Amino acid sequence: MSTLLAPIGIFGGTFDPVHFGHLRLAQELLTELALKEVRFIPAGRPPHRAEPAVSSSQRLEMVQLAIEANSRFVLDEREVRKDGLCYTVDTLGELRHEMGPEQPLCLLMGADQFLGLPSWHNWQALFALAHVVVAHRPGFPQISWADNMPDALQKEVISRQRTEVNALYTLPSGHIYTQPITPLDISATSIRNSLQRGQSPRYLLPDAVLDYIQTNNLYM
Ligand SMILES: Nc1ncnc2c1ncn2[C@@H]1O[C@H](COP(=O)(O)OP(=O)(O)OP(=O)(O)O)[C@@H](O)[C@H]1O
Ligand SMILES: O=C(O)c1ccc[n+]([C@@H]2O[C@H](COP(=O)([O-])O)[C@@H](O)[C@H]2O)c1
Repeated sequence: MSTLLAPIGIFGGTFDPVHFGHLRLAQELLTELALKEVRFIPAGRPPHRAEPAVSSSQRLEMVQLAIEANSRFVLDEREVRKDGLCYTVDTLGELRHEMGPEQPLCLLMGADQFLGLPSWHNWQALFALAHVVVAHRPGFPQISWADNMPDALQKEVISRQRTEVNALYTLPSGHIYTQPITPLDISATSIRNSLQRGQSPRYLLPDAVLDYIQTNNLYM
């Protein structure tokens, strides 16, 4: 009898800057899904949004500071090291190649990202490479009752959604799973705006990240 492999969480983001909304999402999915690890992949030049406010190496350093105390959080620098736009389908293709066909991979994201999935490059190919795990996010509908979901996405949800966490262990990819998490109404945008107004975002992100922002005069 073969032993089931614990899934690996893949968590991409602009992280401009990383905050407790990201860290709680990663921690709660790590625990609830019993993931082997969560791999943080800061985006170099992310598609579908304006150029980030600070450089990719600075965003990478902030993620490093935020996760270094957690041995199950791993920093993956591959997208930051690439020139040009990075598409998630390409990153997942590389990870699948490195980890082999049996290893379950879970692409982690908030509900806001999930609702925009049909605008991603080659999005339907994502399901051949990984499961998609969606965490609730304040201000965005839960996918089970998202009336405004694009038709193509609703179709994927109907055929792929599973409510048993075991489904993420029995196949290496292809399911959609939703997880409620502690609702934290924190965004990188609101942190950048506070800093620009001269207000402190303390307690919305790790002190080490705030110290880094202040030492390097970022977002001012
Ligand atoms: N407070 C939060 N709760 C749940 N998910 C979140 C939260 N903040 C970010 N995420 C998720 O983390 C991932 C990376 O998000 P991102 O780096 O764009 O952060 P953000 O706060 O949404 O940034 P911005 O305000 O600049 O758009 C996305 O999948 C997003 O849905
Ligand atoms: O591959 C795509 O087309 C694509 C389009 C939009 C977003 N993404 C990825 O989704 C992750 C979160 O994006 P963001 O903009 O919320 O930081 C990040 O890893 C992006 O590279 C990927």
